Amino acid sequence: MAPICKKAVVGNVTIDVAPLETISLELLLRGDERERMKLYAAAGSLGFFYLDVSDSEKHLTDVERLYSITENYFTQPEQELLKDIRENDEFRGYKGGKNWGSLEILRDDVNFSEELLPPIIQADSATVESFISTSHEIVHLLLAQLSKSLWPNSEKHLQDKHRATERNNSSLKVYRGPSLERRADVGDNTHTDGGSLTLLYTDKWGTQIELPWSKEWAWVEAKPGHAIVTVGDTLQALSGGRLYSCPHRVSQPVDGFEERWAVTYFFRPENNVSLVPL
Ligand SMILES: O=C(O)CCC(=O)C(=O)O
Ligand SMILES: [Fe+2]
Repeated sequence: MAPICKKAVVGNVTIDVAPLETISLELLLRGDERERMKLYAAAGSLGFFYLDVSDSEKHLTDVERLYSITENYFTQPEQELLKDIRENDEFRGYKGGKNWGSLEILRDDVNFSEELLPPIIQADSATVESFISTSHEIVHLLLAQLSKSLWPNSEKHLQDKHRATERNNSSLKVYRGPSLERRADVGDNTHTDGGSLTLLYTDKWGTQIELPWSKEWAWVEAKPGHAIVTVGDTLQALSGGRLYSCPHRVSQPVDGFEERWAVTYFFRPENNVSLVPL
């Protein structure tokens, strides 16, 4: 039976809240088999779930720090932001407009050179690197656990398409918005994530997912101490459809300007991986 959505009241509207499972990072780290099965079920049904990272204090401190780094970055004069545009580069640099924007920093670039960070972020390179490296460990743990559930008695591993020796486009991406006077002005941005797994941290409503059983939209609640994890197209393809890449979009539940910051880690496979079952 399809799960029932809880309701929440935001301003003067009542919204449906997406029924996401919560998976404990701590239990996965301890090798808990039931938690591994819960992870597999969540990744194969909604393809969106919470990861409870509340025991990872350093990581959560990095996330908090990144919210202020993000705010400082986007409240610079526009001419500074425009310097970070990387034309024709899908994965790097600043993209944006009035009251919204994103900045993407590739993990391989930061490993290579700190000077590739925008000047206002260079003093915080230790936070950036620490967030990226912990996020990378977390997603690799999820990948290994999902592989074990997908192919319990075989030599196949999702990790074989995510080798440390190969270049890939994994990145830190931070966001401003959407935060507009009129909710109706937020453009449709429905998409699935192309990569393998996304970790999202935010403290406000914004993310909406399309429930696979009803095709209705439901809002993902922001929960302190939890990452919102998304399964991307790559894992859906490599798993032969047993993992689900769920359509989602970003909006705002009500009219009215309210700043929203989000910090994400996009975990992507080795460059040139074919999107076919392993
Ligand atoms: O900001 C968000 O809530 C999600 C952003 C997102 O879905 C994406 O960039 O792929
Ligand atoms: Fe997305």
